[in-house]
Amino acid sequence: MKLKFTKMHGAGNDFIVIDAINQDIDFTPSQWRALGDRRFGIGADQILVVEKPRIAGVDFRYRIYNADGGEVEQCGNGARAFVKFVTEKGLTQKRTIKVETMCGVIEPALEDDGSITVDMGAPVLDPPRVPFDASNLQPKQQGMDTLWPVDIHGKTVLFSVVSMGNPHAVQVVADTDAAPVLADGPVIEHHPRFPKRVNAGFMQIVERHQIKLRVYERGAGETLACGTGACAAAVAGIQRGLLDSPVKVLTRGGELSISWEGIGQSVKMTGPAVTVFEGEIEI
Ligand SMILES: N[C@H](CCC[C@H](N)C(=O)O)C(=O)O
Repeated sequence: MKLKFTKMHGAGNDFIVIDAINQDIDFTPSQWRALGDRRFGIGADQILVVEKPRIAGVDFRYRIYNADGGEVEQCGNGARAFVKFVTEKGLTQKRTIKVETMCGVIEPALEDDGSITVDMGAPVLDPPRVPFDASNLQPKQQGMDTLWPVDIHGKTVLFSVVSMGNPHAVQVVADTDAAPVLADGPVIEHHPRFPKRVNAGFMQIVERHQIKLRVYERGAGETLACGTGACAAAVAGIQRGLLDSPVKVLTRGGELSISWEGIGQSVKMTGPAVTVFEGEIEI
């Protein structure tokens, strides 16, 4: 079949976006992996599939597949690319869109300056719901946060564990450029205490309203930016008493702005979304 797609990115986190409303899409994980392959396929960190809504009062459903072919709960940068895609394609005239994801309904909105703000919902900090196996660990407290000591490559790393619908393990480092992201990232991603694997965030505190962040993503490796990772890092830093909202998150691919007013409140993320090219392939 001929597959039409749009190549996009949000702060360098890149996507293949597919209209599954006007195309009949039913691929296997290995087919998603093939599309995401940077040598033999189109290449992307994630594949976003736009579908008709399944529930009343919602405008769309969007499904997210990592480069490894696995379907996941949430993608922050992807939510912004999704909004740009459906408005550019004329699939909606709305500027605030209700979209169902695997972990619930979110409401991204297209701003007048072309940036996109997404209400990402409230973070979940309860370890079993991240999910994180905290059994037999002696946690430490920092501010309002609970830090979990986990052995990584023979050193004890103190993690904040946060779910934004998808799981995140956030640590504070002195210098993101020198952080062992590629060495430790895979070990953290696959650590047995994270039964659904995890996205590994490495956060450097620049000042109380600014961080630098690198994320080794579950199912994709290090990406130039991770939207849910930026949300999780900002929440962890605020909980630890190191940051104040709003937080400017400097990623290798661009800048995101995160605001959060505390437990039970939604995390709001604002950032760019860019269309790179339209394509069509035989699959
Ligand atoms: N790798 C993530 C999904 C994509 C998240 C990221 N690209 C974002 O912008 O939030 C996971 O497996 O949970």
